Amino acid sequence: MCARDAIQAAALKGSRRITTQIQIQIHFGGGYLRATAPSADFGYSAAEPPQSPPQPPQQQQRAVSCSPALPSTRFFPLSPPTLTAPPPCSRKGNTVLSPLVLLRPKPQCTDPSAVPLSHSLGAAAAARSIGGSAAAAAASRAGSAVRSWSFTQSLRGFAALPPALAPPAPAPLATASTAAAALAAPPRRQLSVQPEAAVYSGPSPRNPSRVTLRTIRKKYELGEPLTMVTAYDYPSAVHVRQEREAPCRRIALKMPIQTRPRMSYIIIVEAAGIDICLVGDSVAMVVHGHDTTLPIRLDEMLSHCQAVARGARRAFLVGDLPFGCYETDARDAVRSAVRMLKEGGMDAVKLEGGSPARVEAARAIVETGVAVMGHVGLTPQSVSVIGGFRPQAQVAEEALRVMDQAQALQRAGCFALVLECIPGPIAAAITRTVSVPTIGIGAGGECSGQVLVYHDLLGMMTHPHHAKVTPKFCKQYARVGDAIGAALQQYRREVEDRTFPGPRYSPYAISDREPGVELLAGALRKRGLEEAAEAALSIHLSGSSPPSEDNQLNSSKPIMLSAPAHYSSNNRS
Ligand SMILES: Nc1nc(=O)c2c([nH]1)NC[C@@H]1CN(c3ccc(C(=O)N[C@@H](CCC(=O)O)C(=O)O)cc3)CN21
Ligand SMILES: CC(C)C(=O)C(=O)O
Repeated sequence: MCARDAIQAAALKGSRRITTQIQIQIHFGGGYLRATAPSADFGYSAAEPPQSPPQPPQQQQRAVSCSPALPSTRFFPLSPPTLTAPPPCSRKGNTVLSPLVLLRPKPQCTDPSAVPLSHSLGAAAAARSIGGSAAAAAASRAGSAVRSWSFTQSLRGFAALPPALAPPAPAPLATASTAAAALAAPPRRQLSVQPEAAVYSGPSPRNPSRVTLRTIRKKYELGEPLTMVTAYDYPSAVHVRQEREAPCRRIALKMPIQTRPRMSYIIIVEAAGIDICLVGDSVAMVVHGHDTTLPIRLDEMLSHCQAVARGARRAFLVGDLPFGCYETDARDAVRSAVRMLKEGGMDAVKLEGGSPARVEAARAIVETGVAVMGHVGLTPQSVSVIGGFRPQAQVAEEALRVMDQAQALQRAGCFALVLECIPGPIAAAITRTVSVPTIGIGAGGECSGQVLVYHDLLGMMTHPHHAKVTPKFCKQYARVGDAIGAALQQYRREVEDRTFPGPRYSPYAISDREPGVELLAGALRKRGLEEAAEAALSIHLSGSSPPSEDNQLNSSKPIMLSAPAHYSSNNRS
C-alpha cells in the first residue's frame, strides 16, 4: 500500500490524526543505525480526505533519484539515499511507515570527521541534513498542515500527497555550520531524529505530555502543587519520569523471575510523573562527596545534565549554574546558561541569590532566551559568608530582604523561585507577594510546590558520612540505603560461601553438538594440564542438571523494597 492509500483508508475510517514515519538506516564502519522519525503530522478527518491523484510511476522514480542529494561536505560523507526495493509503505494503526532509506558513507571517504556517524548523533545529524530546508519550504507552502519533518516528498510511495503538500522546489540543504551544530548537539529528549519538530512546532510531537513553562504556569494558576526533585544521573531521571503501566509490565515480565520487581513497585516508580527535575549543584555533596557545593565545575555539571537529559522524558529540566560560572559579569552568566541548554540538554537554568548583581545576571540570561529559576533564602553557594547551612530570614529585617530579592528576581523575568530553609510564614508571605510559583525546601507547606534531593527522599543517605549533610526537613519515603547495604552483604556472603553464581547464574554451556569438553580435556592433557582437564570435565557433568527454579528462589530471595505506606493500600498486586 502506498502512503496515500494508507492515509486515505485511515481518513475514511474517521481517524483524525495520521502520522507518517520515515525509516532510515545509516551504515558506518562496523555496522548500521536504524532511526525512525515522524515525517509529518496530517490533521485529516473523514470530511477532508486527501485529493491528489497518484503520480505516474516514472515520475515517482524520478522523485527518488532527484531527492535532495546529501551534502558531501566534511560533515556528511554519505552517498545519496537509496530505497530498499520494492518500497511499499506499511501501516500500523494510524502510523504509515515509509520504505527503508539506506544511507552509506561514500566508499572513497577517508575524512576523519566521518567518525561521528558511528554513534547516534550521526543519525541525528544525517536526519537534520536531509530534512532541513526541504521541510522549511514545505512548511511555508502548506502552512499549518505540515507540522514537522517533510522528507516524505522525495520518496516513492510518499510522493502522492495532497496539493498543499506537493514537493517543494529542490532547496539547498543544511549548511556546514548547521551540520556542525547538529553534530555538536547533545543527546536530546525525543529530538535527536526530528529536529524540524523543534523548529516548526515546538516540543516533540511524539511526547505531547512533556512539561513546559506553559504546563508549569497552568498548574500554578490552577493552584495545583508543583513537584520537583533533583536528579544527577540517567537512572534517577528514568525513575522520575512517567510512563504507562503496560510497557512496564511487559518489560518486567521479560526479566528473570528472581530479579523481577513486584508489580505494585513498578507501577509506583514508573508513575512518579515528577514535574521538574533539577540537576542541582548539591551533586557536589551527594555524589562527589564534597562538604559544600562550591567545588563542582560547570563541565562536571554539564556531564550530569547530559545523563539526566538522556533519561528524562516528561519532566521540565533545570540545570543549576555552579559557583564561579556566573558571578563575574552578565556575559559570563549568559555564556554559562547557554552551555546548559546547548550542551547539557536542559530546558532552563537556576542561579542562587537576589543581590543586584545576581538580578542583573538573571535578567541578561532571560533576555538571551533562557528561562531562569531564582533561589533565595539559604543559598548554599554563599556558605563562606553565611558560615554554614543555616536557616535564613528568621528575623523581620532579613525576611524583608529575602522578600525584596524574590520580587526583584521575578521582575527580572524568573519563571519560578526556590525558597530554601526559611520559616513557613515568610515563605507563605513571599508566595502571596510574587506572581510566579515558589518551590519550597525546608520552607513550610504554603509554597506553590516542593523540592527535595532525590537521595534524601529515598533514604539513600543512611551512611553516617551522608547523615551529617542530610537536612532535618527531609522526609524519607523509603530506606533504599538499608536495602543497598543488605543486598551487598548478602552478595558478599554468597560469593564467599560459593552459593553465587551456582548453575542458575552460569548460563553458558559447551555446545552439545560436538564432544567439545572431551576434546578440550584431551588437548589440555596433551599440554600436561591434567588438573585443568579434570576441572572442565567435572564441572561440565555437574552443571548438566541445574536445580529447579523453586529451589533457587528459596535459596536466594532478592531483597525487595517495601512500597511507601501511603501507596501500599491502593497498589498491592
Ligand atoms: N543531601 C543534601 N540535601 C540537601 O537538601 C542539600 C544538600 N545535600 N546540599 C546542598 C544543600 C545544603 N542543604 C542543607 C544542608 C544542611 C542543612 C542543615 O542541616 N542545617 C541545620 C543547621 C546547620 C548549622 O547551623 O550549621 C538546620 O538546623 O537546619 C540545611 C540545608 C540543602 N542542600
Ligand atoms: C536543594 C536544591 C534546591 C538545590 O539547589 C540543589 O539540589 O542544588
